[in-house]
Amino acid sequence: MKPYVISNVGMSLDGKLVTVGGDSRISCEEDLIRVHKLRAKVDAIMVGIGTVLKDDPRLTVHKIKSEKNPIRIVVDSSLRIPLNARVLNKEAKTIIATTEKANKEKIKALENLGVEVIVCGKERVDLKKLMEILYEKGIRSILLEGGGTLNWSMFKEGLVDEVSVYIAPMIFGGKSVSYVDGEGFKSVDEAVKLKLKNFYKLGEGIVLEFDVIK
Ligand SMILES: NC(=O)C1=CN([C@@H]2O[C@H](COP(=O)(O)OP(=O)(O)OC[C@H]3O[C@@H](n4cnc5c(N)ncnc54)[C@H](OP(=O)(O)O)[C@@H]3O)[C@@H](O)[C@H]2O)C=CC1
Ligand SMILES: Nc1nc(O)c(N)c(N[C@@H]2O[C@H](COP(=O)(O)O)[C@@H](O)[C@H]2O)n1
Repeated sequence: MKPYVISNVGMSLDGKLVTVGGDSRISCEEDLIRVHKLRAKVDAIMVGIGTVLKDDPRLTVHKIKSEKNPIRIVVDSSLRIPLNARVLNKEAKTIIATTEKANKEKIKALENLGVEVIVCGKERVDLKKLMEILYEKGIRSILLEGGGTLNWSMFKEGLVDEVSVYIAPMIFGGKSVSYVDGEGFKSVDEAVKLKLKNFYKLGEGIVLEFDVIK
């Protein structure tokens, strides 16, 4: 058994999560409120270490009033996370998923900060196993908030159930992080197939919601 996973991003019309200059301020205020309503509904929010190192996110519900903050999950094979990262603050519980190659002293240091460290995989975090462990811990729903590298692995492993994206009326161009990166599928037959279930205008952009066809 695994948690229900919703993939969310704010992207440009050309599918980018960030400009070549590293600017990821894509969502309008209305969309950020939509995202925070989603955050308030789920048990956990998950990101890759690339996103933590670039954005130093809080990953809490801070745009709307909410009784609780979801658990924060960071996927980080070699514990590159800085000990002063905002995602490690006391505003919510944090789980770091790492691998057997992680430094034992760093694991201790994180545990001393109250962070739960899950060792799961040899070289890279074993996402299928991680989902099973999270389910066993009572986590039933996860909002996957990127970036493009983690999104690829989650889609490739068949771990995403729903897609909810905001497309801003902007074109970034260039080679930067896109919604789903990784090595990509070679043929259309292999592609992840989606069923459109809802779409609506939000601010100057559009929200698209899909179920992943399994
Ligand atoms: N506009 C938007 O909505 C969003 C934008 N972003 C942007 O995306 C960028 C970050 O994206 P990106 O660089 O792709 O980084 P990710 O956040 O996707 O993190 C990827 C890293 O996670 C670690 N990892 C561990 N195990 C796995 C696994 N099984 N599969 C995949 N990754 C794994 C790897 O690092 P290691 O091997 O060291 O563990 C990998 O490099 C930032 O610029 C951020 O601003 C991010 C989220 C949303
Ligand atoms: N939905 C969405 N739209 C954008 O334009 C974004 N740049 C992001 N980024 C994600 O949100 C995280 C920041 O969260 P906090 O406000 O610090 O809680 C960031 O790290 C990305 O995961 N998302």
